[in-house]
Amino acid sequence: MVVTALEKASILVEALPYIRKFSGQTVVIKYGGRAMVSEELEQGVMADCILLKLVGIHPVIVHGGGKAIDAMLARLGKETRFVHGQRVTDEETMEVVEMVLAGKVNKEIVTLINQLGGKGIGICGKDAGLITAHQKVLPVSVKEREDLGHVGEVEKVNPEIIQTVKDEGYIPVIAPIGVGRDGKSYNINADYVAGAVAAALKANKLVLLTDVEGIFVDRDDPKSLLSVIKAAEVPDLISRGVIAGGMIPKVECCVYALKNGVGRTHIIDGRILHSILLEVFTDEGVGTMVDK
Ligand SMILES: Nc1ncnc2c1ncn2[C@@H]1O[C@H](COP(=O)(O)OP(=O)(O)O)[C@@H](O)[C@H]1O
Ligand SMILES: CC(=O)N[C@@H](CCC(=O)OP(=O)(O)O)C(=O)O
Repeated sequence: MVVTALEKASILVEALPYIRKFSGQTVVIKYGGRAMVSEELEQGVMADCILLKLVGIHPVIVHGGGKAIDAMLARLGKETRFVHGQRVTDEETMEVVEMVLAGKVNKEIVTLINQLGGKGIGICGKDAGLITAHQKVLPVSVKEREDLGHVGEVEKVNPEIIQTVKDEGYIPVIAPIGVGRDGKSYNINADYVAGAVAAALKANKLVLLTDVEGIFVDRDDPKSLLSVIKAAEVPDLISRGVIAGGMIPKVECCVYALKNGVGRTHIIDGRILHSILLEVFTDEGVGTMVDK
């Protein structure tokens, strides 16, 4: 596809009202899982965040890294399994999760932002008491609950550190590790952390990147993509099995964010290069918007 100079100019002009509208506002971006598939896409996401920052919009990145954890556990010869979509996290697994998320993945993202000319700063939920957590309560037996170990649930987000760094021109990059009142580390699904951080910041937008175009009524029918769903429709869509698996925490975190002061929430395709810019700066938007 050849884009003419005039087309390029009209694309920029289309972005103008959005730049005006969103300038000074905060956008929380969940970057993770299956959207972390290639270097090119990763660079695209970080370049989009830097561009947002340069036009006065404050991106806050919450990242996952389930695949990187899987790879490290496999290298160490340690088996891993999931219960209700949560990684069973014993002491040893927690150590690996923390090293991989707060160490490797977080610092790789920060390095990339800095190489591309932005000012990334990496933090995890432990820094400045950002995320207090406790063991996640799941509908499982007492034995399974013991096994789940360090799987955490956000209790409270203290957004002070994020406010401070974002107001000073940095792009905060948050690893989904929480800390218990007793100082214990907790492994928290990154979607839930993104929802809780967006709510605590009263962000204007929450954008979750994933590996599908959005929410489909029928996953075998590409024409059944829902461009908007209402929060009130979510329980029915889950109980009918339309929304399933890894999509459940995503919509739940959108609903939580909307109930707690976030303006708009979007589930978009992280496999599309510059999908964040397309969402924020174009009339059509992309993916599925979960609305109040
Ligand atoms: N109604 C639906 N529409 C689209 N995807 C769905 C739907 N219900 C479940 N999914 C599944 O949710 C997955 C996204 O969740 P997940 O695998 O946890 O993503 P990520 O690793 O990006 O966090 C999709 O790949 C798809 O298999
Ligand atoms: C409790 C739990 O399951 N935590 C996740 C945290 C990482 C994550 O959420 O990563 P993605 O966004 O890449 O899936 C895990 O251990 O895989």
